[in-house]
Amino acid sequence: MELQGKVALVTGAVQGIGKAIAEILLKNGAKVSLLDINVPTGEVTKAAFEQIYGAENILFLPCDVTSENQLKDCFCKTLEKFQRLDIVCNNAGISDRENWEKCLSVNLVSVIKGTYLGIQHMSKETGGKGGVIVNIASMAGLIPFYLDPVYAASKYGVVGFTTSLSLTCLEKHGVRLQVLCPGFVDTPLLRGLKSEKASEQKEWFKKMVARFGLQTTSQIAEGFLQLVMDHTRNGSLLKASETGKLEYEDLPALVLPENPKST
Ligand SMILES: NC(=O)C1=CN([C@@H]2O[C@H](COP(=O)(O)OP(=O)(O)OC[C@H]3O[C@@H](n4cnc5c(N)ncnc54)[C@H](O)[C@@H]3O)[C@@H](O)[C@H]2O)C=CC1
Ligand SMILES: CCCCCC(=O)/C=C/[C@H]1[C@H](O)CC(=O)[C@@H]1CCCCCCC(=O)O
Repeated sequence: MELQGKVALVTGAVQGIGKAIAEILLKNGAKVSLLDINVPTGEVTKAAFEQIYGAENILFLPCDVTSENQLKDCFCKTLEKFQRLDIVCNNAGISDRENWEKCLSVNLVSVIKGTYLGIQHMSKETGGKGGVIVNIASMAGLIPFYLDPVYAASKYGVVGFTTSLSLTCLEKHGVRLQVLCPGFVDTPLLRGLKSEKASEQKEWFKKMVARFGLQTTSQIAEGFLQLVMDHTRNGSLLKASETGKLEYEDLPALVLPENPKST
């Protein structure tokens, strides 16, 4: 997919992985809607991006992705400003062990809603041009993660939902669905985890990082770009590998009944 002139919507876009994804899209000529609940940081990121990439290419929309109305409204505002939509990245995510239902709501339910909204607005069946949706899961969606089992459940959910829906979505709507599973990524939140946690957790963390490496947000953004650009790929899962780099995971053979029902 050539990115020049394309329009993307990214959730959780004002810091960390989402910000790096938004920036790689802008660098490659796309226009980007940045959705985030953090308004002060959003204003700072928006201003910094505008200086480099031009105000006409950027929209910052304050949004709590757990509010269906706010999320719907952001898709509409993106289309109003840019007149098209080609790429959606459902990236916003949290870990909240005390309020675990919120973790499921942000990390899984909102990703599902963002995916359905993306399909609705890009579907060739309803006059759209098709497009691509990349959902950000985690290695915690592929292997057990003892620090936060509900976080892991939410990410297993994202992997299962995205890969399952990808089996029918491209043919019916012209929309490719992809999933990206970073390992540990050097973001401010993760630095907090490294410095504040008990030594037992630090030891575990060190072992995991030794095994899966510590990725940078730019590496994750490069992986995201591959998933967007490569037309031949649909339902792909790109994950952190033991080399610290990203690699594709081959899923078991995907078998459909003769007339699969879709979304
Ligand atoms: N940092 C890491 O090591 C890894 C992160 N991930 C996933 O990558 C994604 C991004 O994570 P990071 O960049 O590390 O986190 P981060 O905390 O730096 O960024 C997340 C962004 O999402 C926003 N956000 C949170 N709740 C929201 C809500 N209800 N509505 C709208 N925006 C909301 C935050 O304000 C923030 O800007 C998450 O889905 C996370 O689970 C996956 C694997 C590893
Ligand atoms: C092998 C599993 C790799 C998991 C990597 C991952 O998804 C990390 C995500 C962090 C992200 O930066 C934001 C977070 O909050 C995630 C870390 C969650 C750690 C749980 C800490 C629980 C606690 O002690 O409070």
